[in-house]
Amino acid sequence: MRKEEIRSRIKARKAMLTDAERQSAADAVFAVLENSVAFMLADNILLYHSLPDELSTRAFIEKWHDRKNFFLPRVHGVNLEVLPYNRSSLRLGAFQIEEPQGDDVRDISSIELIVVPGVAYDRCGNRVGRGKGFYDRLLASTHATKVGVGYDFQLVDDIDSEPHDVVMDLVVTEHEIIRVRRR
Ligand SMILES: Nc1nc2c(c(=O)[nH]1)N(C=O)[C@@H](CNc1ccc(C(=O)N[C@@H](CCC(=O)O)C(=O)O)cc1)CN2
Ligand SMILES: Nc1ncnc2c1ncn2[C@@H]1O[C@H](COP(=O)(O)OP(=O)(O)OP(=O)(O)O)[C@@H](O)[C@H]1O
Repeated sequence: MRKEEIRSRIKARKAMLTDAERQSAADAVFAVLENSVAFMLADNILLYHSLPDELSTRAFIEKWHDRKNFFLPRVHGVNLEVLPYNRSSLRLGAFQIEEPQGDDVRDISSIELIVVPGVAYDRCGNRVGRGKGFYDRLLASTHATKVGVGYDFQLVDDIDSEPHDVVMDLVVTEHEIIRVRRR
């Protein structure tokens, strides 16, 4: 399926979610994540600070930030920078996302695990994002384990992938865990 068609279908489906459904899906997905070997082994983890239409990462960040080194992305031109998470120094940035402020920009090579937001995934690990290529550019330069997270309906049968798209290692929804075979 074409990316544009996927984006509009998923948007419509997300609009139907109740608060209770959002909450239980986020709880389920992040319970899987925290029990995964990849999460247990990783100290340095890049998360995302969720937008209202994404699986909420708030409770998960709150629960684990004392025991893991969490990082968040910050939009810088067409690229994403990686900075340490610090609850008291977040600021509303591009696209109304809370981002770390300051100049403590880290090298992506120090990140072991990346929890990637996405609009849709297929069972081969292909991912559709919001169409600006931010994550594709970031993920092109890392060997970190990449975990795509989303609601069950964000799993689609197939995605017309492009050469620049970076494949996930793991995709987690409230009902499925997909381990993608390394190629
Ligand atoms: N929580 C979160 N943080 C993130 C991302 C993300 O998808 N989610 N990003 C992932 O790249 C980067 C920011 N990029 C973004 C790009 C577009 C939109 C967005 O809301 N797009 C609207 C369309 C608006 C427009 O076209 O101007 C949309 O998708 O409805 C949000 C973030 C870095 N941080
Ligand atoms: N590694 C890259 N280097 C340069 N340009 C890239 C790279 N990856 C993606 N792009 C460009 O970014 C644009 C958006 O790509 P695409 O539609 O695949 O984004 P997406 O995967 O949905 O979004 P995102 O990565 O932000 O979640 C395309 O025009 C593409 O050419």
